[in-house]
Amino acid sequence: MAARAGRAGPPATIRLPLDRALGHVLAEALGALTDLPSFDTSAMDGWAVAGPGPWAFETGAGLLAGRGPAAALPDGTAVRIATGARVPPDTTAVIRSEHAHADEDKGMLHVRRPVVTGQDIRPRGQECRSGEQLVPAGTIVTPAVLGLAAAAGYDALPVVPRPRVDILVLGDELLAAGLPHDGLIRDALGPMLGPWLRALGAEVSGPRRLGDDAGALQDALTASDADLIVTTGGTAAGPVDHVHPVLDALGAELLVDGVAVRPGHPMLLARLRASGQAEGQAEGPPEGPYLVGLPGNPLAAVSGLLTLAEPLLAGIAGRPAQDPYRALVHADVPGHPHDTRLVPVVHRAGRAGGRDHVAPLRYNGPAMLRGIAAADGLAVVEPGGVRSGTEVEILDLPWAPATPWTEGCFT
Ligand SMILES: Nc1nc2c(c(=O)[nH]1)N[C@H]1C(S)=C(S)[C@@H](COP(=O)(O)OP(=O)(O)OC[C@H]3O[C@@H](n4cnc5c(N)ncnc54)[C@H](O)[C@@H]3O)O[C@H]1N2
Ligand code: MOO
Repeated sequence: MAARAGRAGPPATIRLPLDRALGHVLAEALGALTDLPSFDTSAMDGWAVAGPGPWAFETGAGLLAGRGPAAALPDGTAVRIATGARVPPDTTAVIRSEHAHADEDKGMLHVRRPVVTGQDIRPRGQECRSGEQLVPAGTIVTPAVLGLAAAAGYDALPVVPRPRVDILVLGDELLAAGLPHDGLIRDALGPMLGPWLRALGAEVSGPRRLGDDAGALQDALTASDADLIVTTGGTAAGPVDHVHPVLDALGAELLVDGVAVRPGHPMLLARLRASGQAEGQAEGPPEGPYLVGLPGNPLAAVSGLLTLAEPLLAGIAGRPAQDPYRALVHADVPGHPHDTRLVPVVHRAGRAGGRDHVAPLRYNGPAMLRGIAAADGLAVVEPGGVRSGTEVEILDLPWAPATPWTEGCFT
């Protein structure tokens, strides 16, 4: 549902210079703007030769990378050549310097092994022809894609703009610094959500801490021009849980109002009215920012982040949906009677012929972050639980796995 909502509008396209395009999604396929290589190139330092040897050469003369075209090589002659230099017309092979003997006195080049026509020449167009598709639309621009694009002649890339996300942290009990005291606790979600959403490709503003103030929340939602607003806390029905009443007052459409998952069951997805679409003034469904309401319990918030915010952002940014993958779980994992559980797990390589698997981590309560901080992903545990040796679906975390310090966290 979240992925479909994100894909509902046509993705916009902007052109960004290479040094600003990293992490964006390609809005169009990249076709080569040139043949690669764009000329017949020497693959080695050595000699360009024409015809069978031995070959006559001129002492001192040589071809270097970065120079213009050389004159054609007459049959029976050789010229020194550097790796990356243009191979002169009529060259039949390149001989590596260590495989040749140059008799400088006589100006003759001899070879110590058979020469195969075309050896150590990278022919023009070996990697691609001009116009050939190199990278499909929807690809994430990685450092390697940037390198390929530069090699193929690009100065700028057509990309989907990063989705813009505003983060609003709700709760009067939250401290931005220092130790917990007098019933006040540290805000664990503000510091976590910005970097996490950036790792998902978003441009993030905030977090803004609004306390438990319905008016401030309503003002912030009305003023936002983001693609997505992420709120934390206030999703339940407690005395100061303002998210539902404020969404109602703003005429927002609730697309997801609670999910049968633990932790995280009060998570919600809504769409606000656009600024020119105040309630009653315009017909039709809301067209303003999306809102993902994350529950206040920190691991419950992670659950909503992975299952609502991540697919929604992927849809807005034009990223293809991740293929779900499954892994064997080592250990019985208890389930909730009727809801799905998300449980932090780490990947483990199979030892002594055993298969690779995941192991569940302790400290997986809704208010705890100790398990997820050590985890590689969240295992999706069906209602009723799973037995050791069962395959479970894994929701990945958007950073590199494998930390050596999970000891003590295993169940
Ligand atoms: N009567 C019921 N009460 C609750 C239910 C329920 O089904 N019936 N569900 C519980 C579950 S599960 C969750 S999760 C929470 C969700 O509540 P809210 O989204 O309204 O969150 P808050 O009440 O504001 O906070 C819950 C909890 O999390 C702490 N918190 C909040 N924000 C942060 C933060 N930024 N960093 C760290 N900790 C945070 C807050 O202090 C509370 O302890 O509702 C249950 N109640
Ligand atoms: O499901 Mo709550 O969302 O347990 O923490």
